[in-house]
Amino acid sequence: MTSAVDPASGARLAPGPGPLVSRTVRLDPGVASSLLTLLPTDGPLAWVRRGEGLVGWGRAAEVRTSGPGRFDEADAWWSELVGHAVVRDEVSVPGTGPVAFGSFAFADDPGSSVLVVPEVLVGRRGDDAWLTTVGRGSIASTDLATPEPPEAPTGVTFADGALDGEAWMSAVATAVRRIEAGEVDKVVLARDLLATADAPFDVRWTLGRLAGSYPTCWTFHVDGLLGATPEMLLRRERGLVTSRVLAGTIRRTGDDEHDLALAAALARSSKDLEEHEYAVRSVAEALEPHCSSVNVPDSPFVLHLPNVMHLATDVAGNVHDPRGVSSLRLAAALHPSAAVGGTPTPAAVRLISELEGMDRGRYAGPVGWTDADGDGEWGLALRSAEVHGDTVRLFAGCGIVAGSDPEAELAEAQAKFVPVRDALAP
Ligand SMILES: C=C(O[C@@H]1C=C(C(=O)O)C=C[C@H]1O)C(=O)O
Repeated sequence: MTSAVDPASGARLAPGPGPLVSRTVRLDPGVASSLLTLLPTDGPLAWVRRGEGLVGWGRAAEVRTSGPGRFDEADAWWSELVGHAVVRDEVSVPGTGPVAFGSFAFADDPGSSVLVVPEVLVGRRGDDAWLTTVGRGSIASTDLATPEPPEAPTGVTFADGALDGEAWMSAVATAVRRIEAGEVDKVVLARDLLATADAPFDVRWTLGRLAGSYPTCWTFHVDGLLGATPEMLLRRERGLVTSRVLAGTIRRTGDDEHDLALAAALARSSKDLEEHEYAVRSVAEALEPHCSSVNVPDSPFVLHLPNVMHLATDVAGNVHDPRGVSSLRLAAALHPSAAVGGTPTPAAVRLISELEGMDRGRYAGPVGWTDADGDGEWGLALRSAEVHGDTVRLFAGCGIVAGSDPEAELAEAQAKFVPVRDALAP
């Protein structure tokens, strides 16, 4: 669809007179039993976990924002758009009515971020399934056609990104020295890898592989950024906000008995517990001003993924003013948590830009969706990659504290590349 661009704001809207019109109808859950297989090649949007979630395509509206005001501008644009929308919704659960998928940059500079409102969205949550169509003025009826199956990539090769392994280990060693000198307590350092194929990547292939291999993660794709993240920055459902904080990692060996012993060691490791504590505290402190109560469990549990295990804590709170504090505003308040930035945040973020030698883009930024009521889910874009035609830039990072060993951190980062790396294979 061609769209009118407002040069002042960079916002795009589908052409035509009248407000945005959104219609949500109930679907037979069987139709939405395999959400990712509904996606067409062009402009697929996805947020799925264990077969539930949202997929969309087409662009009814979009806004691109940047810089330190990227969240506020996007939130204001969305409130204005849905404030004037005509909404017919026969399902009325979080994720029905008009929805925007979004992906936000990690850093303030340049901070390029995006919100996209699909023309067609299919959602599934428990026994509810729905179809939402969004347009301007009037909306055409939609048949869910079966798209062509995705194409497997061919001829994929990998190369180092900004820093090779040696150079990245030396950045980690510098970070440890700067921690010992008292500049920061914790800093998360990431690196990138570049993959190239013979032909443009069909992201639907990679999404299908990620969702199949990592069903407990949130598999996402928004405007070229894809991945399967285990970390939920926040979910807001009416007044309740929850966050799954991860920090402290150990690689799996493939031998279940040995992995259980490693999980027990992880739960006792003072280095990992310290790293984890910084991340939990940063989330709890950022939620407190917006919540009447915040609940933080006394100790973390161990989250088992096929490639790694993490220390994990589920933080929960009650938002005092759900109308005033949207999920997007909460994401702005929580980002960057110490799980992806460090402690204290401003000094850690400066050290990241000094030592990593790259722009993270939208890696480790919030990715997810919001509905018109401000409910939504924003994960951290980890185990992720940015796709441009026949090239893919993969990212992975690790929390560095005083006890960190550069070689072990490099091995941890390699393990975190595995999900996307494997999902790019034919
Ligand atoms: C930074 C990443 O992961 C983060 C860092 C972790 C750690 O250092 O233990 C664990 C989970 C994430 O919060 C990444 O996957 O790229």
